[in-house]
Amino acid sequence: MIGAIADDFTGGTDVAVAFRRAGLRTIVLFGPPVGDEPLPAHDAIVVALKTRTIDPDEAVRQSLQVAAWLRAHCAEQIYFKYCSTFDSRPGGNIGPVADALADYLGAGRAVVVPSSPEHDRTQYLGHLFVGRQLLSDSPMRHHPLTPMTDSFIPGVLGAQTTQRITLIDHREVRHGRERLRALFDQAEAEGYRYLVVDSVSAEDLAEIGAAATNDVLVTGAAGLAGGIGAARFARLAPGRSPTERLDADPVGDVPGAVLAGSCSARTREQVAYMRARHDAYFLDALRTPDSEALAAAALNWYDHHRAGPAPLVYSSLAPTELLTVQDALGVDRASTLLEAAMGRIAQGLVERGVRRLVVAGGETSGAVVTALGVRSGIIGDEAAPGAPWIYTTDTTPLALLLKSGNFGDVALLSRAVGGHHEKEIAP
Ligand SMILES: Nc1ncnc2c1ncn2[C@@H]1O[C@H](COP(=O)(O)OP(=O)(O)O)[C@@H](O)[C@H]1O
Ligand SMILES: O=C(O)[C@@H](O)C(=O)COP(=O)(O)O
Repeated sequence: MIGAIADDFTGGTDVAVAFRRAGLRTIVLFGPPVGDEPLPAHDAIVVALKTRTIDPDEAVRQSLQVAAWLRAHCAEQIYFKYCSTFDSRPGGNIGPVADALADYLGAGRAVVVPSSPEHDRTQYLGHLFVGRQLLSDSPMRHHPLTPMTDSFIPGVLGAQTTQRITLIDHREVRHGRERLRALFDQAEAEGYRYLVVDSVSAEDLAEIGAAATNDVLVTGAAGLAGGIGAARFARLAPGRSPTERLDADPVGDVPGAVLAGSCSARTREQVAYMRARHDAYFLDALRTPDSEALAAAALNWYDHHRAGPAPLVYSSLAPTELLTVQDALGVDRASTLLEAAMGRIAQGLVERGVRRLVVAGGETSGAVVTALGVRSGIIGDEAAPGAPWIYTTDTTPLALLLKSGNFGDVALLSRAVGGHHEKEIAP
């Protein structure tokens, strides 16, 4: 079986659904697993952590703890999942975590594949693109916690590790899996630990996945999981095609709400769409820089001032407004207090009977899922590519949609809590 360690919660669900789509029976766990409860039959376990922006030593500690747990649960391959935009801080965690996992697993090499063409992230000659833009020209340069100002992945990773890095560029990738496997062996023999591999299509990822299928450690965004998953499925069930059956929605038509803590460009469009059609409440951290007070005011609004069902609570801001808040409160204080407020609001909403929660943003999802005490879930249908419904298995049954900041069409948030609740808007 394959064990994946994701550095945030939306990333965890993104990689879980990629394995699932490839035909692997996949379980998703939130936070480092504790105990040894029996698990349903599976071919993949994804453990979602919240390590993307924490202190590197702590990120390494948690990742190693999970790797040991996964090895004890028979994972012969470990997949380190990070963001398709390689989100990390300058002294970032991707290098230290990959180094520690490679040492622990005795891996001589690991591929590094952030490209996820399904989400319009491609890598060519080592440069990561978001759609037609270089990563460093894309809205990711304004990310509140991990502004990405360099698109050259060997360089970004090089600032985070002392291990040797080589680029395997697209002119090689298009020769396919045999050529790639030979290049991987050669690079490892020459002392390169990390092989940053270009990819611009699902076909490239299938070749890279097949070439890396026996590597004890692989690293990438969810795109590579399609390639690795397909190679594994072909071994597990030769000649069969992946089943499309996913678990049915056990929650049904229940009260829902959206919590948006992402400031990403796509989330802001989704928030604008939703604000025009649903009741919405803005969490103003500048005016109330206190998580308990912010949460109490939002829940009071929910109880007494909201007119319709399926409301939105959001803190999303455009880059200039965001900078004003961050200048006044500090980047970490602002995000910590808003994440704490979102967690508390989620608890309050569930206490009030909400059973369908849509959360926009990876860090925000981590805060909400942790506050709700959710530890495990099964994967349902995808509401948008890479954003599946998760049905909790260990708490009050909840349907959770943990949406990466940049995923989904503009109507996604509104549709996810019931498009039929939309108000008429003036033409
Ligand atoms: N108005 C705001 N001011 C300051 N920080 C904010 C604001 N709104 C959200 N944030 C913080 O920005 C971060 C967004 O990250 P995340 O939830 O991972 O979204 P994304 O998926 O877009 O990366 C969170 O830590 C969140 O608390
Ligand atoms: O790889 C991706 O793009 C996502 O799976 C992911 O990690 C998104 O992170 P957030 O944008 O912080 O939600």
